[in-house]
Amino acid sequence: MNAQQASANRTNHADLLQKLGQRSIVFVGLMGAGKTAIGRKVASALGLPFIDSDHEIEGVSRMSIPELFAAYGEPEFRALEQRVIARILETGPKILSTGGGAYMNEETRAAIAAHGVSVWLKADLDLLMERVSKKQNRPLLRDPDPRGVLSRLIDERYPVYAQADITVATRDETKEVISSEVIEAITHHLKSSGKVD
Ligand SMILES: Nc1ncnc2c1ncn2[C@@H]1O[C@H](COP(=O)(O)OP(=O)(O)OP(=O)(O)O)[C@@H](O)[C@H]1O
Ligand SMILES: O=C(O)C1=C[C@@H](O)[C@@H](O)[C@H](O)C1
Ligand SMILES: [Mg+2]
Repeated sequence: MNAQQASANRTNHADLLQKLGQRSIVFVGLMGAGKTAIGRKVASALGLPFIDSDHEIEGVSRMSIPELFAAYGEPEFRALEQRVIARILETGPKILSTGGGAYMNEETRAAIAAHGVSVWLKADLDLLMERVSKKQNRPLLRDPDPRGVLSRLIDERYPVYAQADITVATRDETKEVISSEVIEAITHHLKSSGKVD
């Protein structure tokens, strides 16, 4: 997206952006739900900067997520994730796609509630399995039974993701369709909540 396109997109969504104020739009949900893919598209459509917390963590640590898990373990990764997300949220508005486990952290949830509008991309097990099978970069799924792991994560995490401001049920639809639904849902949420930063 060049600067001219970004400016045109901002004009098209002026009302949403005015109501959003300095808050960011934050995507949460399980691995494979489409947080990165849809977040990037929504950022482009709204003319806002896009940040993915997993990519940011890899940038600051100069290690891949699997390397970080292997070298320091999951608790260290989670601590770094919390710090990185808090820093990203200090300034807005932007689009932030979080890693699948980020929203499970209570302090991260509080930071997101204070500085953002959260969007849970909810997907069923079959769709998640199909999406995560394409890439082997998720340490939690390096397991003989990745479907079982995802199923357990659904039970554990869905009640927490449900605390997000907005839920969008993703299904086997194109990224463009899901992105439009997300923008519509955010517009509706901002109109009815009326809160401006
Ligand atoms: N609506 C869609 N239609 C087709 N493919 C999609 C759609 N949404 C996501 N994908 C694809 O599914 C895969 C997983 O999506 P993505 O990486 O965005 O998930 P994620 O929620 O960011 O996962 P993680 O928590 O592991 O980062 C990617 O290959 C992405 O291009
Ligand atoms: O769901 C999770 O806990 C994770 C999801 C990915 O985005 C990465 O943040 C990492 O692989 C952990
Ligand atoms: Mg992602």
